[in-house]
Amino acid sequence: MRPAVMIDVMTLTASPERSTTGPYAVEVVSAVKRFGDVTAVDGLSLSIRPGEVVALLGPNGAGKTSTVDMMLGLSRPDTGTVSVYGRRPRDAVELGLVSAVMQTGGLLKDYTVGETVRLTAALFGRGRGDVEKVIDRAGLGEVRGRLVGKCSGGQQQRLRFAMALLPDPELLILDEPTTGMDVGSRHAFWSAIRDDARAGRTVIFATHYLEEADAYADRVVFMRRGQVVADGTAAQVKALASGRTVRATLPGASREELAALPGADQVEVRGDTVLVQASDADAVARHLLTRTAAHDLEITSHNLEQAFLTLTSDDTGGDGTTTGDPR
Ligand SMILES: Nc1ncnc2c1ncn2[C@@H]1O[C@H](COP(=O)(O)OP(=O)(O)OP(=O)(O)O)[C@@H](O)[C@H]1O
Repeated sequence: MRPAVMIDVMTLTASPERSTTGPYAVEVVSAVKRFGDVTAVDGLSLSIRPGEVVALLGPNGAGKTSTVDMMLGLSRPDTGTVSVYGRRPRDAVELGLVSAVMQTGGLLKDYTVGETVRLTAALFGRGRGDVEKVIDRAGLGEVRGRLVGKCSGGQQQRLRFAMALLPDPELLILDEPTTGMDVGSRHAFWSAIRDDARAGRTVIFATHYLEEADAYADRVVFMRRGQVVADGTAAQVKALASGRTVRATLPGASREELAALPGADQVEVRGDTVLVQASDADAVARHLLTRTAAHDLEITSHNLEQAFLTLTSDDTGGDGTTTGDPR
């Protein structure tokens, strides 16, 4: 993990010049980032549209933090480009277009939650109305009088989230924001983020928690060794890594006919039951239900954890395969 980054050096007051240009919130083109002999980011290209909630997933050392750092202007690619709302990342940060919520740092334990938000707001020239709004959005109303040092890890993260909202950023970047939180705190944290994102804010978060990516991201970008190995909705990524199985009852089924269906990879007929491993399970299911007498149809998919293991293990080739990109 990176050292903590104070939110108050990451964001400045929004200015009238903070217009956005270009179709992408973030555009990374062939970015390479090296640290000595280590290539942390290896020719990564990634375009994120405004309003998307994107999870960056990958094993330790995959290059997630290095990628996020470049998006925040904390470091620059050795080759390739990274732009945020059509601007240099540093400029976008300085204009208040981007805020970050990091895992640690940036909080003074002897202030209350309310005082912390008020002080930060004053620093950025924000008024009382903004303070109330972000406290409310972060779900901190009940603990506003509590000392930060007495808050749980989850409450402290929601406080960082509230502070990050003060410039009303277009893009919120979170680097492993829920590490160490219990399940209930993680849920409360993500509910606050998700509710806020509904208003159209772009959110990019790096995480190790597969279920968080599955539950809260519109789009999941799997990284491995500094490259994107899969990119799509959680469902698409799961299907890419493991396919789905369509199971139905179909007396007299022909294995050959089913195997010839577009989207069918492997077919097994066991008595009246057919099992079709499919890269396009929807197409196979549609065919079975509309063109045959199949009934009792079920589609099962592997979970994101299995997809993750498949996509990030060393024997898969991890060759930059991409799935149906939602763009
Ligand atoms: N400042 C640095 N100096 C040297 N090597 C670095 C530096 N930052 C990152 N690396 C190396 O680059 C690679 C990618 O690291 P990075 O932190 O981006 O991965 P990550 O996916 O965020 O990992 P984690 O999930 O463990 O935080 C790793 O091998 C890491 O050791």
